[in-house]
Amino acid sequence: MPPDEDEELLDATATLQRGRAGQVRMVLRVLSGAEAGKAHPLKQGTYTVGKAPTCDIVLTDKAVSRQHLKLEVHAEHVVATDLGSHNGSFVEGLRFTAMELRPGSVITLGTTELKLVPEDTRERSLPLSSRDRFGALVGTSRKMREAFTVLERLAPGGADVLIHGETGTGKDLCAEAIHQLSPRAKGPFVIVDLAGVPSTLIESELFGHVKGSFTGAQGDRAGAFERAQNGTVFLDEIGELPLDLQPRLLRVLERRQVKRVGGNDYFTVNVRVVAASHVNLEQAVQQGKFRRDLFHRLAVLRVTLPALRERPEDIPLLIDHMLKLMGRQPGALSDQTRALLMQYPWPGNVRELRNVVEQVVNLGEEALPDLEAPQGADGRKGPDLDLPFKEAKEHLIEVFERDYLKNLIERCEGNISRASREADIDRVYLRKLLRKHGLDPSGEP
Ligand SMILES: Nc1ncnc2c1ncn2[C@@H]1O[C@H](COP(=O)(O)OP(=O)(O)OP(=O)(O)O)[C@@H](O)[C@H]1O
Repeated sequence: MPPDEDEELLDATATLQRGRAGQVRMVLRVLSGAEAGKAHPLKQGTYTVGKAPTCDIVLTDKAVSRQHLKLEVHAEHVVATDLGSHNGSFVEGLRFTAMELRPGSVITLGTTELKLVPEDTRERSLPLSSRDRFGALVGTSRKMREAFTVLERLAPGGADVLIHGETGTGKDLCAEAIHQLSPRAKGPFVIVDLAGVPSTLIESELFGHVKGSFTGAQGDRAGAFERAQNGTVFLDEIGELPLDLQPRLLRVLERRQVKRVGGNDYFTVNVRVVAASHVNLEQAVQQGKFRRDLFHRLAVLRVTLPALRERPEDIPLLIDHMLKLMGRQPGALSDQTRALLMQYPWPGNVRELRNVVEQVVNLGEEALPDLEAPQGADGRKGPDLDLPFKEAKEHLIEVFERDYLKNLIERCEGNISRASREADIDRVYLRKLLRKHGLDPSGEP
């Protein structure tokens, strides 16, 4: 398991505390070498890195000098200075004497790789967001509210973001929301779907080209990074980026400099990069399909959008949201249809749910496709088809009612009046239903 995923310990040893002011904003993670997995919190101030036990960050790596590197930690950046080391200090394969580092930079000293990351952004340690939407994404499940917490925190900043999620989980909507809720909202939002561009044209699409640089290049053209100046570039399906272009993207991420295909000059661009992938990029790295350094650089901030089968309690809210977008009332779908939609594991996620809801709303409930109800990932069974029809149907409705009410009451924090308004159910009837399922927050029998 890579150190990023590890239950890494924040190594807040006493040596790091002296003479440093303020909050920990960044962390230096050791990715490889004897100390792999350790994470050193950095406060504003100066740190030395090397083999000598007197260094603030000690690396027991034979190829590291006793006093190898100095790190000056500022509020938003870190300046790294090589202290005349024997084997040198490197970023992105280039040796440096002094260099300004951004979060995500990976420094190599001897055989040890160190990654600078913002303060702990692990989702599991974050509190749950109280919101039920983020941009155009909706959800009240614990998993979605965890994702919203991460998004609320990362959107206003400038760091690059990697979104992971199966197809149809809302990655596009998520990227757009990050842009809209950032100080770059007034700037352009440029989308490049790397799965949709022929591989021979990806380079020009991203970086632009000069006239005559290849057959068909009839004029100069700015690439996505240039077009997104002062805005955001969304690189969808980043796992499709050919290996030979990956170092070029890495350079843009590290230095914000772009050279058009066939051009000689580098342009400096001010862009935020949001990338998305439905494939597991860590696995792609292990299979040699994706560069490790690019992955680490992209994965500075990560957000995962959960599959719909992991959060069936979001289905009623999503259905209501979709009906609203289609200008329909919640009653446009019968309880029976809703119950069926709750049971299905949705391999195509929210997109597939939207398509089915659209189909049923436009063509009538007879048009409901044959949604088999295999056992869900959470172990919930579909309707028992061996029971008499009436009994099977009643059972299904019971399950739906319970799921719907549980979600409703959680969303409304136990407030019956609010729940009755939101669900458009009479208050007395709602209480009766809640009591029937043992969900009445007042606990009255
Ligand atoms: N949480 C959500 N709330 C509301 N609508 C959603 C949500 N997630 C997805 N959708 C709907 O599903 C559709 C597909 O979402 P989107 O295109 O963002 O998914 P994606 O993960 O980018 O898929 P792909 O990997 O296939 O590109 C959206 O148009 C939207 O209607």
